Amino acid sequence: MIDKITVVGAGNVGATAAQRVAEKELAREVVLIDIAEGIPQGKGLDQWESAPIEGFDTRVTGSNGYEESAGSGIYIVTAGIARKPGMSRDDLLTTNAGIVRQVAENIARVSPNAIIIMVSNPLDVMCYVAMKASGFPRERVIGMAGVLDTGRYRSFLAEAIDVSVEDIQAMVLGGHGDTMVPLISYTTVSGIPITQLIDKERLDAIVDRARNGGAEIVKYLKTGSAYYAPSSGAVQMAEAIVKDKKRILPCAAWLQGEYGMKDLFLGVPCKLGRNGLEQIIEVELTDEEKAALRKSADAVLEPMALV
Ligand SMILES: NC(=O)c1ccc[n+]([C@@H]2O[C@H](COP(=O)([O-])OP(=O)(O)OC[C@H]3O[C@@H](n4cnc5c(N)ncnc54)[C@H](O)[C@@H]3O)[C@@H](O)[C@H]2O)c1
Ligand SMILES: O=C(O)C[C@H](O)C(=O)O
Repeated sequence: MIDKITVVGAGNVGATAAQRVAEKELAREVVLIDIAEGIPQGKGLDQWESAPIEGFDTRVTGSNGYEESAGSGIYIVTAGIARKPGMSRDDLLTTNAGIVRQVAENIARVSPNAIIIMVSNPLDVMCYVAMKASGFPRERVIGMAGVLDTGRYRSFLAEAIDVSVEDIQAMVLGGHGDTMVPLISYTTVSGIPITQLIDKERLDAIVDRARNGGAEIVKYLKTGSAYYAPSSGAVQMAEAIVKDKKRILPCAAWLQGEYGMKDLFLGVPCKLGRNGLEQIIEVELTDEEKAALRKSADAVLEPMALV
């Protein structure tokens, strides 16, 4: 347990993440920050009132300012607008870049040693905006998307072959967009290559569904996007850091030569521990996977040039 974790943005993803952090007792205190007056205070108080029933001692509070969050070890940043049907994540770029820039400056001001877990979309570019605005090193700005994309891929596979989700090991790399790269060569069920358990046609359909998993939820919800699985993804990353677990998770990291690429955030296998991003693991890729990762990088670089 650490002293304080702050969640910026008390909307769907942020409020759910705060509740999950509290229920897991990852910090003594959780601070929810939002610009909407009364919302973080009301949601924070409501969550704290669930503490005696759920049995956690993490104190949850809400605020419209950053002072109360000073000294937080981790900030989960979910501030910004979410897409609606017919929109792409990149349509959120200009609005969310302005929001994330201001959020990151405030974080750096009150908690210069914090680790930022970015969630706001378009994810890979928002990580870049946060790193620039905070001045933090790459070890302390990490994006959540790969855990979610992999969670979708794993859940669809578990359903298709009727096994426990816990026994599916997989990794989805690349940018958080339609060009994400599920690594079939590293997908196993308790060590058994996935290709031995499902035919190519069904596997291709699952890969495609995982790639479009965000849009599938938007189509159902209509007024916004997914938040239960996204908040789980962000909190799994926070837990790996708080407990210094050295977990290997697919996260957006600032590449400096890894995978032959430089100066962009992209989803790659990352070791997370108390220092944040502790290592980027470079796995061998097939020529097809390399080409797909390159294409995914191009899809990140294009909007990145606009901020
Ligand atoms: N990386 C991922 O995999 C992933 C998954 C789900 C959602 N998202 C993204 O996360 C973001 C939030 O999604 P949501 O569903 O929670 O949206 P939401 O609309 O429910 O909540 C967003 C909150 O941000 C707040 N906000 C706006 N400007 C702010 C500012 N300057 N400072 C503090 N708070 C501010 C709003 O008041 C609102 O409460 C979106 O950009 C969405 O696309 C990313
Ligand atoms: O799809 C979205 O806009 C939200 C998020 O990125 C997701 O994948 O659920």
